[in-house]
Amino acid sequence: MEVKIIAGGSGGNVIAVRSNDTIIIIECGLPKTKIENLLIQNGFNPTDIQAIFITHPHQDHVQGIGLANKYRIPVYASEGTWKNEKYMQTVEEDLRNVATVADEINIENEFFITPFSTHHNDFDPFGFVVIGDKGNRLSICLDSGIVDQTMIEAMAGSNIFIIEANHDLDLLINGEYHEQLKARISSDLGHLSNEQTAEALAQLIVGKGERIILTHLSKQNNTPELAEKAVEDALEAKGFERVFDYQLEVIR
Ligand SMILES: O=c1ccn([C@@H]2O[C@H](COP(=O)(O)O)[C@@H](O)[C@H]2O)c(=O)[nH]1
Repeated sequence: MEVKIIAGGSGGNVIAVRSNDTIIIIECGLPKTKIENLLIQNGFNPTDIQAIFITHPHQDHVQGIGLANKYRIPVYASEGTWKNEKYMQTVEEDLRNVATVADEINIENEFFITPFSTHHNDFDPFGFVVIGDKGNRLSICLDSGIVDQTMIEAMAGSNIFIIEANHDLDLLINGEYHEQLKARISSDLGHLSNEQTAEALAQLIVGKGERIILTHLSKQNNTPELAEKAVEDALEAKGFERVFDYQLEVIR
């Protein structure tokens, strides 16, 4: 299973996953033409995309959803996400699929995708567990104010994790965002801090060489070094050493 973060962060999120000739996309958070160009540059032919999954309907996750109509790609999202008029309701009706946390969505017998509930400031946001070829299990957790035990249980056993590490709490608190925005970001319906992400990973990693990709880092309130250090420290406390026990990448 090939996993590629095409774009990450509050400027726009797009993740491409390939198993044999089947491609799925998680998020369409850039303008449509930009997504097409970046996919092609990264070796993903848009005509091979068999499904699009959307976590929640904020602009940086969905603004390029027009890709679905252009290539006739089915889109999967929660009932709450489909209520979004600006983006989601532009998807042609026959391409719309309402997903629930009980589902195991079969895409061409190559991918089996199960949504799980996250905590963000919109209706019914999702994360996804993607089971692909060769026993690969990918967990995707973006934009969530907390990681609760149900989320941990959903993601447990994965060998690849794409998880947001949005901010360093000190940088956020002492930074230049206005107080209301700081409160929203650090709330239970906001974004994950480095420490929250590290704590979650400390519960999830078992030292079998898992691949961790930290993403959705704030340009204002985080650095790759701070995010990596928080995760390394938490995993070291569990007795795990980077490279030997797990791999760690940061893609803003
Ligand atoms: O001026 C702004 C900047 C950011 N936001 C929202 O805050 C969070 C975190 O953003 P980062 O860029 O990762 O710091 C995200 O939801 C942004 O949309 C904002 O509302 N106004």
